[in-house]
Amino acid sequence: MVDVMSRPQPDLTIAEAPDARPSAAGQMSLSVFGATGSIGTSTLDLVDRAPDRYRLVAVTAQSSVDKLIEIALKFRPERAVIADDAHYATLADALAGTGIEAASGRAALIEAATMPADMVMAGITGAAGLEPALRAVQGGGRIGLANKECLVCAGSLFMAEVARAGARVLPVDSEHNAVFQVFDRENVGRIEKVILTASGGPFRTWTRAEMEQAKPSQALKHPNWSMGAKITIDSATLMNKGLEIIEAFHLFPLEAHQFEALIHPQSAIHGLVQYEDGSLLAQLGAPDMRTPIAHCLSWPERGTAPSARLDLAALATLTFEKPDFDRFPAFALALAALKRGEGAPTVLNAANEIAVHAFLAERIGFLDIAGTVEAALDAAEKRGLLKEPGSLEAALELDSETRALTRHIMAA
Ligand SMILES: NC(=O)C1=CN([C@@H]2O[C@H](COP(=O)(O)OP(=O)(O)OC[C@H]3O[C@@H](n4cnc5c(N)ncnc54)[C@H](OP(=O)(O)O)[C@@H]3O)[C@@H](O)[C@H]2O)C=CC1
Ligand SMILES: CC(=O)[C@@H](O)[C@H](O)COP(=O)(O)O
Ligand SMILES: [Mn+2]
Repeated sequence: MVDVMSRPQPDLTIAEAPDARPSAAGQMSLSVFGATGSIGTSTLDLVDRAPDRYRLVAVTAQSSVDKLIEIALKFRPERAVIADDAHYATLADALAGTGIEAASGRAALIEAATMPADMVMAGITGAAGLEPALRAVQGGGRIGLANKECLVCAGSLFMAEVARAGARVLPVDSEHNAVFQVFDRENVGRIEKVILTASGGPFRTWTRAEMEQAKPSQALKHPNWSMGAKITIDSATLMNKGLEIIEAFHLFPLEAHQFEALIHPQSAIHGLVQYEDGSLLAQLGAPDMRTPIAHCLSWPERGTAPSARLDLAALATLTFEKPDFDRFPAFALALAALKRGEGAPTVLNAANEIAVHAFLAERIGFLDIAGTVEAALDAAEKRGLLKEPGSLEAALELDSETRALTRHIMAA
């Protein structure tokens, strides 16, 4: 069972740790991990609109070398890192004579997270982002956390490190950023619950029989948000909302049962906090990640973002539904993993990453994603693998063992 008292109180680390403010010159030094992705692109769009405000330290990518070169030449960071070594020569040739360092490989990616920066945007997808994000945390500055899998894979130890290093985690994920904006830290004891909204994804109204036939191209059509492939599939299975409940549990000092999800197809309201006096505070905005990212980049002040303004009269109707656990079993699996605690969320996350990848490659069907994750959790439990990973090494080992186990399950 999850014991709220046995984990670090992240609220204190957000509210009371020493402030890591932008440098005195008024310029904020910023590293963008996952610079070529959806979060990276939105972040750099904001930088582009206020170039005097930012100084880029490191930008990173996995293998999109041409895009990384374009970013490096435009934003002139100190260093550009491509995780896949095969692209090093291309990167180094393009940056030769520019004064921008080129680096490659996993070790270089992690090392770049130790470069001093006022803020590090953690925009890598999946558990691959855990180690760089953790290294950034250890620097004691601000972390804009988009990479929710970090917290699902190793939330307790991640937040313990945040507290130890005096770092600040600013939640970028739209729902968590919304909750962060309306979460009254002075009155945590008066909070009844936190509600994360979910669009319901492209299959919100589909039957299970229809979902069984769903193709990646259909699952990749998110009704409201434009995002990377992995999170878009997670939205379609509702695993995204399950991962987000686990993420919220680590970010906000409430008990597991105080986090709920509500289907809200318009994605206008992103998160709500309900108080004991009956007040329900919400944050609304158009579905554009530049709003939560701008909030994090400027916090505790207010920045600007070019996101469309919500026209409530044009929207006219906001609707809500309860999540359907039968049609979206991935959501139930994530809640069960949070309740089970210890290594279960780590296993859930790793198995899901492998299953989503297999679905995108058309090796398994849409409903097999949740089926595979469930089988991996069962197998891990039987093998006694669900122990709390007490260190980064233990979390990475459990992540890796689960990936092997999941591949084995899918091959059987
Ligand atoms: N997109 C969104 O609107 C939102 C995203 N998030 C979260 O933010 C994170 C990023 O999502 P998103 O931007 O959509 O993802 P994308 O797939 O668009 O981008 C992922 C980025 O991470 C890099 N990357 C991928 N794998 C690795 C790896 N193994 N090592 C190093 N770098 C890697 C990619 O490089 P390359 O281009 O070379 O592959 C790319 O720069 C996810 O955790 C997601 O859940 C949360 C809320 C909203
Ligand atoms: C933009 C963002 O934060 C995503 O996590 C988004 O919420 C996904 O959409 P769903 O609500 O469909 O999961
Ligand atoms: Mn989200």
